[in-house]
Amino acid sequence: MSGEGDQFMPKTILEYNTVSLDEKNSALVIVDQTQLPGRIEMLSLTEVEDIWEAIYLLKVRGAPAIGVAAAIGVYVAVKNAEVSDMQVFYEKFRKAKDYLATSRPTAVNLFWALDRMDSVVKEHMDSEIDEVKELLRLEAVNIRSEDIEVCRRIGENALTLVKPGDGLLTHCNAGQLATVKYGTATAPMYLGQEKGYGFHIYVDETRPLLQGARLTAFELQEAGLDVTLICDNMSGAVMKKGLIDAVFVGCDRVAANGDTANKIGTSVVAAVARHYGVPFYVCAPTSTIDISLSGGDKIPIEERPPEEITEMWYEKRMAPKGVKVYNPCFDVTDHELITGIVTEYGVVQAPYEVSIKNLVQRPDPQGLPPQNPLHK
Ligand SMILES: CSC[C@@H](O)[C@@H](O)C(=O)COP(=O)(O)O
Repeated sequence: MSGEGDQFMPKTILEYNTVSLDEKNSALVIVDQTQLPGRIEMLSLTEVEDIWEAIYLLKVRGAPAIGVAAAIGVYVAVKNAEVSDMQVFYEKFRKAKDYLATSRPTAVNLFWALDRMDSVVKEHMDSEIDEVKELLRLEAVNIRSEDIEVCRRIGENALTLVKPGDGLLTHCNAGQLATVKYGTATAPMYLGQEKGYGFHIYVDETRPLLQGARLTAFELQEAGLDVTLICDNMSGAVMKKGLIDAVFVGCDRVAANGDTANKIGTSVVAAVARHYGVPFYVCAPTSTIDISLSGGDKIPIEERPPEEITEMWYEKRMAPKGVKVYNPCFDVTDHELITGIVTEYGVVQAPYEVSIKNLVQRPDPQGLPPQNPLHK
């Protein structure tokens, strides 16, 4: 029964937009993920430097959300540019685009989204500047709304790989907070919930920035799913006990041979899953596939500040002063360890050189987003 008091019910994190465009104020609006789960704070960003910093500091993060933020961000950066010459407008656009492209190196969605925005300007160099600004707004909004459909389809395809009551494990956050809605690795969990599948979900905490503990455990719990948080070094134990029927993870870049970059620690989970005979699935929008790279050794891996390991999350510095620190943010899972790659078009399997090539070069009968411009 609804009553007057309902309007004061606090919203769950899933009712906030991870990343969106405030058209009235020409601002990129994000949930500040560095504050979660303690505080839900929305940020409204209009300056390109602030948008760059929000991506770099992981206030908005996760490959698809980074792409959407960059698309909206580059639109916001030029929306109020007061220039009358198209060439000058394009130079301003390129400056903002190239700058945002330096915010993070691994998730190819960043470059994919910025390239889509770039194509809009390049294809309309003879048009009025106001018209091009409007086309940029439409493209940014499309990139955002396509992500919802893509994630839903990934969820539907992934759901065919599991059964009601299964135990599922995930690493990092490839959830709604990493996308616009549903997430990628979490999409089968949310869609399974709609169908009453009763999954038992195990979430790795995901050191050093704890995206699993702070974000995935938070959003799945808020959604009412059965979620159990474990430390990163416990995935072997839960698999050995037979608690895990499938692993679903997201990705930041998939090379032509199926090697996949995702959050640091993913490759360890994949190796353990292989040892225990648990299927390991990568959930990948085709915007995350980069067939210009032959293998995972070519994927640029971000390294982040040592303080994320030595000091963050501790009241006092935990590690000895002066100790050498290596802090790669992602690792590459060899394609041999991947049971299947779940895309919006279906699940592809080894040999990945062939199945991925066929996937990205297919005609596009389902009316889904244009293919990644990197797929030439
Ligand atoms: C659908 S999100 C896929 C990946 O981007 C995700 O698993 C991940 O590794 C995110 O890393 P992050 O450093 O938090 O941006």
